[in-house]
Amino acid sequence: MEKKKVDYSVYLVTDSRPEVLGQRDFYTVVEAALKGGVTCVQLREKTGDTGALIQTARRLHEITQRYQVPLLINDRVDVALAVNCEGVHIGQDDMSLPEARRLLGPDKIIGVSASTPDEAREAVKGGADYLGIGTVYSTQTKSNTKHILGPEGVRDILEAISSFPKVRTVCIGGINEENAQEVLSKSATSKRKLDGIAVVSAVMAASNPLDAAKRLASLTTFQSSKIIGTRAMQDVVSSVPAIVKAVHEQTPLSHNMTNLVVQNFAANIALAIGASPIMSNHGDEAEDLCKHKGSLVINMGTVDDKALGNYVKALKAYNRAGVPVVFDPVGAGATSVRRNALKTLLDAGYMDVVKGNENEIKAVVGDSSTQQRGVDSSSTLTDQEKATMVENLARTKETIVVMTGVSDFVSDGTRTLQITNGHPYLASITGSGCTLGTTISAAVAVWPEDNLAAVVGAILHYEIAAEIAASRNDVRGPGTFIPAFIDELYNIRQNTSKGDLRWLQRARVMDVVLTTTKILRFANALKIPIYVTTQNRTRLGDTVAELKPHLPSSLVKADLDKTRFSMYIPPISTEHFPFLASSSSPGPGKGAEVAIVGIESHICVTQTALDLLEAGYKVYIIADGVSSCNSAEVPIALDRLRQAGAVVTTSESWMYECMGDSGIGEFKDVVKIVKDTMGDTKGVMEGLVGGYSNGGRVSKI
Ligand SMILES: Nc1ncnc2c1ncn2[C@@H]1O[C@H](COP(=O)(O)OP(=O)(O)O)[C@@H](O)[C@H]1O
Ligand SMILES: Cc1ncsc1CCOP(=O)(O)O
Repeated sequence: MEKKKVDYSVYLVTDSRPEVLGQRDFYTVVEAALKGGVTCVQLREKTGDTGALIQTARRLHEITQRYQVPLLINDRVDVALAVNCEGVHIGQDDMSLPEARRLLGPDKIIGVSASTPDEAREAVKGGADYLGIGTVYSTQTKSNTKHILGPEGVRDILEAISSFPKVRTVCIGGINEENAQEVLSKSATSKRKLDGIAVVSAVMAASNPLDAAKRLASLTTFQSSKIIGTRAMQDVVSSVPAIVKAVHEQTPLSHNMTNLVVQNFAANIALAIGASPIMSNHGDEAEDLCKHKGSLVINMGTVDDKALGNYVKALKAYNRAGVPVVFDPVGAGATSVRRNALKTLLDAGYMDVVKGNENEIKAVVGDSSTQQRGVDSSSTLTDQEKATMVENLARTKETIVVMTGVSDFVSDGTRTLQITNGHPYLASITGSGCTLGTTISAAVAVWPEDNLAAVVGAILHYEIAAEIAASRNDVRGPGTFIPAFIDELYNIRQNTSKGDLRWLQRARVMDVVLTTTKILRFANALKIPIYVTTQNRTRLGDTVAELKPHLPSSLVKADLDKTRFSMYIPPISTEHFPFLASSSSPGPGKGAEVAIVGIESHICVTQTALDLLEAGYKVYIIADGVSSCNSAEVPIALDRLRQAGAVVTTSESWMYECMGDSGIGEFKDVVKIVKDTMGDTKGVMEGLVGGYSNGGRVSKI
């Protein structure tokens, strides 16, 4: 194991004390953590005799070697030498660094604890390979902590060693899922950032160490990737490594009934991602093939009458067996033959995923406004229109819909995502859409718990492989791109199976926001002041990017980060919305009326509304513009707010009430906004049947 290449991103420090481990077996817990994605292990045993420690280290080393993860021994150079593991970690009070280096030689890893800039400088000058910087937060695991650094203290240390770019760094002390991203982002300087987080109890004491490690791995991986959206959306993306790995491990059967053009290419793509392809066009074979619990791709790229009959037979067989079907209506908008085939197939059974380019999805929706020329992708819709179209189609068909193009839009009817990965070469080769369908089929086969996450995993695997391939020196155009693309699909799968998730740092995924966009467009038209807050921005993320164009500085009167759940905090409560209740004045006209959109309905929205009501404001809650990750919370929160005196209404109703009269100058603009977003409104309102909002369609407040 070359020490320069060690991945420190999720560094596990062991603790076998019963108060941490309970009754569980030490090795089983560490192995579960390795399965979950731990990238480096330090054996830390403060008690016990040398013989026993060597035995433990030897057994642990056997395990870590299977995962190609380095094992370091805390404090005990002799033990590291005895088991010939990858190195040691020494504290400030342990053996000196020069002595350790002399005993271990240049190739072993030596890490040193540092809690001040001076200690850090001395260690890096002395040749430490990495620093364990801490203690970041107070922790039960180590009582004799010298300094509680906080992320800022870690940052000072990173700054102190900025002229030593080769030395690697992890932080330690009280790190867990809640604070990992905070410390990683807040400690980063323009010159360097931490290479990883070191944890003890967050994994060793976790009830499910595998899942705990997996979640930590995803938090560190997505540090530099562009995932914008709600926590629920980030959860979708954080399952991607496990999905790619599950395809690799389970080798699902991908039964392709595909067109004559891409049969060979699709089979090669399936093999590259780890699936087992079978290209079978005989409908009667489906009855046997569906028993393997893989998935079926129906791609009508070169449909004819006989093929159509076979597709219908296979679709019915897979539906009966409850095994997933991915449908690719290739060229569906091009000819009447294809439109009829599309109708026959949609009527014949259920498709778990419908994937197509813009024209194809339009054909599925029944929109014949654009005549597709051939099978190629072209676009006339805005991003917002695409998002609305896939979301509505997904909702009505109760399926996952994917619309591909320069950006891809994916929806399950409630959650809608935009993915901007990929490369223009994909549009210059034949079969890129078709083979994305094959890739999706493998993912949905292994990930029945969340088809949306499976589809996102497949798209990211596919499109990031394309980006990496296109950037290679040996790729000079679409021709040389194809073999490189297959190689990179394969490499991503292999790397992911070994826990190397660096490829995912390229992920660019955004949560699509509908009602809040409409409300903000309306506010812009009527020049209504806007107040924006985020809850703990560094940890939970900034206001989603799609809203930024609708937040002009002329209207945004406050944009605050907060830790209190209510938005009614200074200066909003003191300068902008002073206390009105005791005043005899009804308030400054419309300024006394406040409409709220955002998340979470039962937390920030509720507390803001209650504070504003108490302060004497008239509060409108836009029911189709608030949500909670747990959608069951929403109706309860809305009922409570209604009883407390808030007006719970819809975005459209509120907008018309604000205008009051169609004679106002802005009426035409508003009608345009209402028309543009009619599909969104209809779709979101359908989710409100029963009086509550569907989840995820709103911004952070
Ligand atoms: N200009 C582009 N930039 C990045 N990715 C692209 C581009 N054009 C197409 N893709 C990607 O290529 C794949 C196929 O999409 P598309 O060309 O729309 O499908 P089809 O081949 O079915 O017409 C998708 O993964 C899509 O994101
Ligand atoms: C060229 C062609 N003709 C019929 S199917 C087909 C392949 C279409 O591939 P994709 O839609 O994936 O680009």
